Amino acid sequence: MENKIKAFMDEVIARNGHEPEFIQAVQEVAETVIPYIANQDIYNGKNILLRMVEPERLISFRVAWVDDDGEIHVNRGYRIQMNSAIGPYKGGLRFHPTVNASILKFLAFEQVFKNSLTTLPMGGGKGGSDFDPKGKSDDEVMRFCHAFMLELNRHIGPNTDVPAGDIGVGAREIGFLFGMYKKIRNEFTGVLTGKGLSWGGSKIRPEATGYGTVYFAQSMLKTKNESFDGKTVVISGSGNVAQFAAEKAIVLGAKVVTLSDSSGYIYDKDGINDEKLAFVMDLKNNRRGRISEYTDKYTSAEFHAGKTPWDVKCDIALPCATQNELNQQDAKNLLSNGCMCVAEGANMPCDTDAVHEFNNAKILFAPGKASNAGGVATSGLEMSQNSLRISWTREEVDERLKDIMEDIHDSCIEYGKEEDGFCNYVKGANIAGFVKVADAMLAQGVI
Ligand SMILES: NC(=O)C1=CN([C@@H]2O[C@H](COP(=O)(O)OP(=O)(O)OC[C@H]3O[C@@H](n4cnc5c(N)ncnc54)[C@H](OP(=O)(O)O)[C@@H]3O)[C@@H](O)[C@H]2O)C=CC1
Ligand SMILES: O=C(O)CCC(=O)C(=O)O
Repeated sequence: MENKIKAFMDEVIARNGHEPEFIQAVQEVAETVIPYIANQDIYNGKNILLRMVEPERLISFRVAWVDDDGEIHVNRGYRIQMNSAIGPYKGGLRFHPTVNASILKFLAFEQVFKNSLTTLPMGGGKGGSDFDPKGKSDDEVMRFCHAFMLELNRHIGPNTDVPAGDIGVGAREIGFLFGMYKKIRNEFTGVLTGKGLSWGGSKIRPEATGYGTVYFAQSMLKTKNESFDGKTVVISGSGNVAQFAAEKAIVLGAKVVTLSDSSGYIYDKDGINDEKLAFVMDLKNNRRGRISEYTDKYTSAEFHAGKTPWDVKCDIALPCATQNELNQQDAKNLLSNGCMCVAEGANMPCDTDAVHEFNNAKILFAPGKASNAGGVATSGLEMSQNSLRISWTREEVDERLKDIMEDIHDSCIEYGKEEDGFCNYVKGANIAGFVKVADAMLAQGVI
């Protein structure tokens, strides 16, 4: 089996050797899916996984825009249309200076499995740009988004490819992107998700990734007769996913003691309550400030510059910032401090060695493609509401989100439970996500 996995990875590396994040994501899937395929006659000789690692289409384009001083800038835009076997391409757009083809291909690849797990008919895609919205005026962000959509509009559509937000793309950016799409195409359709509530957005979509991550962790904890109540929770990030993971964890009775951004983390030993979280939401979503400002307002909290929060003692860890933000040493620190549950809110925040540490220690570990799938699932619900031209209540959407997260948990158990009763959620999520897409690809022939 080792040889089969190595031969497969050699071929992937030969083609994509300069793309470390993509190779990392493929390796994790190959380690669990190749042994599964080997025992399933229907996949024999079909080279399904090799077909799945090659994007159906990779679009790269120039985005030229003018800043407030009249200076012209050029960024690179992308859309990776990874797999459309089970539905239109679906996945977010990321605006961050680190964006490149490797990062977007890893995200698009993960998205294929994640979207399959949601039980909804969505293929996988991802896109974005190396544009940095930080420090830009609202007008500059608007001009960039309009320039970006000037090209992207030819490649997307409600039945073709439906982008959404990700790092650096929130409600403001989705508004500017939607406005330009509507103007160019002269149609009001569900071409993007994460829209404002008065123009086609779904209730709970902003909350869904964070809430879903906590719902998934709750299902894992239930298998051990545990819950969030009274637990200490460490969260990284302070953006969309982190904010709503914190909100739900607090509602469930947990004490959330950290949040972070790319400059460091804050530790509040008294716990972040509703009022403090409202301060963070205003700081990050409206004033676009730094997390260190939390300690100016709440002086008993500490700011640790340039550090991640993984040496803080906790029961539950929710990495909600970015890829590879938690390494093997961080995993060892969490384990030696008694952490019992890690659920990824971000995409691939734990590096390969950290994941192996958690699984070897047999704690509850959820990979992002399972635990953070609530965001895209609720985007799928937004698409349904747009098609039906109706709007569900907050309670209805939240119920559906809970049911979907429960279904994903059940699928992970089905494919990931080992003989000793331990559930390897990485294996479970990879195989369950693979089967649905692979079966659709088999049915559709070699295309
Ligand atoms: N939004 C969604 O619905 C979904 C998001 N995700 C994933 O969740 C993660 C967070 O996304 P989201 O909350 O939407 O994004 P936001 O842009 O709202 O927030 C990102 C947060 O992560 C921090 N961050 C970004 N890069 C780094 C870095 N290199 N080191 C440390 N901190 C960093 C940011 O800090 P700073 O402001 O300093 O950059 C910020 O606090 C991503 O991995 C994304 O792919 C997954 C599923 C759905
Ligand atoms: O809601 C969506 O379509 C995208 C969500 C996303 O980008 C993700 O799940 O990583």
